[in-house]
Amino acid sequence: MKEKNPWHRPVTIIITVIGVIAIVTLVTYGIVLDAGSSHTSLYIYQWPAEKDNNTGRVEQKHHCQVAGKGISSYTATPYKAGESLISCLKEAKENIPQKMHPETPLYLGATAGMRLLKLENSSASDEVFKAVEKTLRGFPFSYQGARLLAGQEEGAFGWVTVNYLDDRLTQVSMGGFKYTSVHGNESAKGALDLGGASTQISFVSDEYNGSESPDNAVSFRLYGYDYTLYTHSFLCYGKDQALRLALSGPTAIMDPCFHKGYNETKHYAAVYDSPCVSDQKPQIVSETFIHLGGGNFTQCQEVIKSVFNFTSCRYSRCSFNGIFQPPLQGQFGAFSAYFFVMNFLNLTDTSVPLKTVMQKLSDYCATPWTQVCAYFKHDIPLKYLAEYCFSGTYILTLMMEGYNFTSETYSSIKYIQKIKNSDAGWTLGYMLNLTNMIPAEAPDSPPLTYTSYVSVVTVMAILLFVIFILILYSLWPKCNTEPKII
Ligand SMILES: O=P(O)(O)OP(=O)(O)OP(=O)(O)OC[C@H]1O[C@@H](n2cnc3c(O)ncnc32)[C@H](O)[C@@H]1O
Ligand SMILES: [Ca+2]
Repeated sequence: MKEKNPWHRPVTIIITVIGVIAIVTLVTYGIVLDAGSSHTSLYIYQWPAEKDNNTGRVEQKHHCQVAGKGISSYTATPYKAGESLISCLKEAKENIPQKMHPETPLYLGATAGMRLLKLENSSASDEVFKAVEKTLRGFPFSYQGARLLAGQEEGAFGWVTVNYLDDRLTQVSMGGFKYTSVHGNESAKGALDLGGASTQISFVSDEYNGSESPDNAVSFRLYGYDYTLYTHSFLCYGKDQALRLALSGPTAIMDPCFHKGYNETKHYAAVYDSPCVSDQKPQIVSETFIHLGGGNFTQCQEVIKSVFNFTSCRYSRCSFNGIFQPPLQGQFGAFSAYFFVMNFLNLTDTSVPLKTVMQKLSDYCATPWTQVCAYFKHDIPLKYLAEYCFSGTYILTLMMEGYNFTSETYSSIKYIQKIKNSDAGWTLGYMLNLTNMIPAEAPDSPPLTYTSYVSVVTVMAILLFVIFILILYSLWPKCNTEPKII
């Protein structure tokens, strides 16, 4: 007779337990491509697969920056817009288990660069979208569409991302009691996004219910709470387009927003080849101009102020260009170029008085170009380096003059890049919305983070395993040590 392997049963049990862990820790993925005006980024998000109604905590798993410029720059060769995405999509294939590919949703959202291209040449924008779609469909993911985001969507989804990652949206309900005290308008954080071609401001205000200027209102119900968000996207006021606006003003011999000693010959097309400024193109024969730096912060502020129009407002109050804005309320998270620029300038600490911030920026602007170049040229692309004085001044002017922050409310702004390892931006909010990951009503329990979820499951599995072994041990045939009485 074949002898029974005494290890057979425990091995089966271990395999079963590991199998159970593997099944319950399954992860779901989602991919969003952010086709911005200056570049495209691919984000992979992950969340526990088991959660009811897909409401588990979403985290950013991977980020890939597409090489080259944004898709709107490929008008002459649209197929290259599609090709440019291939290497990041290949990275996505490597970062997501193969068997999950067919059920991984893949989205692409284009922002201000494509908005401008559509205004300028709508058939060219269609061609770019076609090329991009062809590439995306060639990958084994579940393609959900490539589309142009409206400015309101871009602003609102950025707000959702910031508040979701900051845990400001969830409403805890336990044993029938809902703990609402820290939720709602008082705790929501405003979102400030500065892109290359547009800029968004989004916040909730007790004084705004959407009746004045309804175009600026976005309403939603999240976790059992109603929000009416004020949001506005200023096309042409991202930092690249704002620089064109500033350069296209009354021709100055010295540009105060560039360092003294900066001296570059530039093509007029590099300034005027955009619908934001095309009507201001000067009637001159020459194709180039010399861009000279003057390095003067105060004068730079004046030039930048001239790109905002404060003369007319048909509402109770406005930010600029006749756009309604309710009174600012609460904390604000400022991301994308707000962070890149202020981080380089070492000015992200908003507890520093605004006067000091301005003085530091003024000192930086007054630093000669040769000195700035000698110090940073190995670490920072020259284009960015040349523009930090302009960009920093633009950021402060936009906030203080444009949005009406004051030296008192400046400290309510936090410059942020990431929250809990996920980038601040519209992509996460966009995916949460399209996958119905934020329920309208409050869940019964607060969602766990993926890490805590895995930890809980692992501890439970180990506990089960130990109990199982103990039971097994108690049932195992033992040698009877008692002397047998025959
Ligand atoms: O939202 P839109 O307007 O479509 O533009 P985008 O999505 O491409 O814009 P980003 O937030 O990626 O970047 C904003 C701007 O910051 C620039 N930028 C990126 N990294 C930077 C850095 O390290 N230092 C300075 N500027 C940077 C970039 O070229 C853009 O002009
Ligand atoms: Ca952007």
